Amino acid sequence: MTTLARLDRVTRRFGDVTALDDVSLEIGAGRIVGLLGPNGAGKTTLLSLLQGLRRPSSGTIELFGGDPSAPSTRAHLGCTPQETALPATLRVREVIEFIGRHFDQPVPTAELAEEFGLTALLKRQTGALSGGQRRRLSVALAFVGRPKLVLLDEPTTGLDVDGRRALWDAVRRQHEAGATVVVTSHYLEEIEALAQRVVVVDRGRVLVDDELHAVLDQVELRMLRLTTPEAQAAIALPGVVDSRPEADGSLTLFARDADTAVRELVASGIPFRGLTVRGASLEEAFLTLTANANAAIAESLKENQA
Ligand SMILES: Nc1ncnc2c1ncn2[C@@H]1O[C@H](COP(=O)(O)OP(=O)(O)OP(=O)(O)O)[C@@H](O)[C@H]1O
Repeated sequence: MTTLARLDRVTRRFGDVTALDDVSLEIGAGRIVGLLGPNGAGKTTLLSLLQGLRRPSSGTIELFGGDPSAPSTRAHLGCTPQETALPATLRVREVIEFIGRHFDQPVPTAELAEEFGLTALLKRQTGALSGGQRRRLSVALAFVGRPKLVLLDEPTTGLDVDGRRALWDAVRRQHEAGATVVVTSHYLEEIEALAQRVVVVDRGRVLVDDELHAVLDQVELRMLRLTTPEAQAAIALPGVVDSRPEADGSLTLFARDADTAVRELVASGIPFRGLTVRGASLEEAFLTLTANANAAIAESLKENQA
């Protein structure tokens, strides 16, 4: 597989803040890579380095085998930033054509509009578009120049369910037609819908880098909710990987194997009532694992410093 972009031991600092901390990553042609992480994880910084908008404090970055800040390299890159300021008085058609003129072989406007559900809006001024329509246009613009690699920074933030699905469908069609995409998101659901490979970033570090199915296997947790006067003993049971006190005084335990956890609970003799078991949403499971991974990192840092 051809490598389109490569980060090798990249660190980026902003004053005292380390936004990216020793990150190595390769983006292979033809994939959709999901960059998943909470606010401030370093996702946007990573994209800005790939775009050549910023330089790493240390480490190296290659884009299409060259320097990301060279204009000839960037001509093959398409981007949708988190917020796009579209000129409010220009019509959708005019904006698409304006951006298209920067490229040798732009996608014809009608074709692009059809792909992103913008055909009926071509004559509309961008200032009169809804949030979802504006976002669809912003993402469509990343594809105008037939880029080798597309970077989408939280493409569906603020969209309703239908808007989100329409955009995902459009991105998937572009991918089927050969596009390589890096998409950032806070939402595992979004990454699950789009990506084949998932890179989980938190506090500037890559916590997980694997195929989607492998990550989903890792985060498949069950939740046992119960009320008990012996919460600490319940939390310490074998197989319980995390816990959360609930507002109503009950306790939620996270476990990979609910059957074993229930057997352990009963065998322990810990008094409990109102037991319910359900699957953790991927979001909940992901947060649990991220927190655990961070605790492990903090622990190993402490050990290294000792
Ligand atoms: N120009 C800057 N000056 C100072 N600090 C910055 C700058 N850009 C980013 N940071 C800091 O670097 C860290 C990573 O920020 P970044 O925007 O890359 O995160 P993110 O994962 O994209 O977050 P979000 O999901 O909220 O967009 C944060 O602590 C942020 O405050």
